[in-house]
Amino acid sequence: HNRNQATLYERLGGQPTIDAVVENLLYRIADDAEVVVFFANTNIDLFAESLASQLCDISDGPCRYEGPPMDRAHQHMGVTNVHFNRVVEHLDAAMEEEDVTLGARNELLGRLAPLYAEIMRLQ
Ligand code: HEM
Repeated sequence: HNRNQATLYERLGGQPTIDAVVENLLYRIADDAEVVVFFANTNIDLFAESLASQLCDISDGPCRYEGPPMDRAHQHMGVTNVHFNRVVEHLDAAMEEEDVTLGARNELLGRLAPLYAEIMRLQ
């Protein structure tokens, strides 16, 4: 079979790796005082489930993200580009620690980058 036809979801390692990455990311967020404050009133289990389904969906996996659009999900939080970059850095570090390849990491981050404008829209 042709490796070039593997979906990003497959190259990430499928759902087990995505779930491990989300879990890893949660610990990094919990350890980051500037970011964790945003999650003070968040149900972390629901957030983790929702983010995992979004990462599965956006990487062409067998899931459909059914949560709110990114602008509504983050509205009036006071998120800045600094916070955005921090979360992206944590996500990249989480993927690296879960042994996601550099190519798959960069491709996922590239697919998330356009969400920046949406997340900032209602700040
Ligand atoms: C690439 C960047 C990001 C992605 C892909 C992303 C994705 C998501 C997703 C999928 C949800 C769940 C929505 C739901 O089901 O209700 C969510 C919620 C949330 N995000 Fe983000 N997010 C990003 C950046 C950020 C940043 C930079 C912050 C703040 C530092 C942040 C803070 C939050 C908080 C606090 C919630 C929970 C809101 C609630 O409790 O309802 N996110 N995000």
